[in-house]
Amino acid sequence: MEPMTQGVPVVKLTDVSFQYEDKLVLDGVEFSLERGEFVGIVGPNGSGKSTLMKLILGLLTPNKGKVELFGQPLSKFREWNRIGYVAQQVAHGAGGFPATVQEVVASGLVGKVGLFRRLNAQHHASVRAAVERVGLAEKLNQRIGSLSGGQLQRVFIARALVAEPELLILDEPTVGVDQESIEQFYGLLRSLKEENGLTMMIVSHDVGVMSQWVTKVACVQKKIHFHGTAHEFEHNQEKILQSMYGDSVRLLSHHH
Ligand SMILES: Nc1ncnc2c1ncn2[C@@H]1O[C@H](COP(=O)(O)OP(=O)(O)OP(=O)(O)O)[C@@H](O)[C@H]1O
Repeated sequence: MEPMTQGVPVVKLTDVSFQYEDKLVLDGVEFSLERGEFVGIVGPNGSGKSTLMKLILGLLTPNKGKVELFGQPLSKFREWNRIGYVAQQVAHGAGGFPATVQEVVASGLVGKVGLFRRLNAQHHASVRAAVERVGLAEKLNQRIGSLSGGQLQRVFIARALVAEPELLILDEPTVGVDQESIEQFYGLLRSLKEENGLTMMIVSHDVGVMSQWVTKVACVQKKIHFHGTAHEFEHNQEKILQSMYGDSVRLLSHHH
């Protein structure tokens, strides 16, 4: 870690607003993520969670305000290999794609290696290391179609890890994954944070499980309604959720 970058937030949003055509989705969002934090993003359906992620990933540009990554304004930021992204698709049909674990994980190196260049021995070693890191060493040459939802999820984590990112962003990664695998999955994320020093951001509807594993929670609904430690969140959960979800809060606890 360079001493110069210590203390600079990994992600910082200042007064960020975003609208799709005439629909204002985020309004004056203030948010920062410090190195080594693991933040869970929660909020009702359509509250702007994915939009927030897309702004951070540079896929959308704010109408107002400033997004900074590793201390650099988004417009100047080019070091996308410092950010790994695991999208939502996973458990739904991705397993039908005729590729092996090794091939899928190697595709995470495209940004570094280029689309048509061959992987060298070092690249192959990185792929094997990432697959081992997620506990799937013996599945290296298996087709992803033969894996369970939980295993497939770990393949996508390995694909994000292979380029050695510092920030890992996960959008609803546990949809369609069974309860036992979800626990293993969060256990893996925690060890990535503690052993590899990764900074992480996760969007999940499963507030109950997620809040047990993250260090911070941010509640989004147009604005950031709450941003604090997981401990503070657990203690004030009912009040916070009630203010965001209103009467649908009871439905939320049954949402899977
Ligand atoms: N491309 C788009 N064009 C127009 N409106 C959009 C677009 N994408 C999202 N929206 C709207 O913006 C709002 C916020 O969407 P967003 O996907 O950020 O919410 P979310 O919190 O991630 O929702 P969910 O929990 O349902 O995934 C929603 O009302 C959605 O319908």
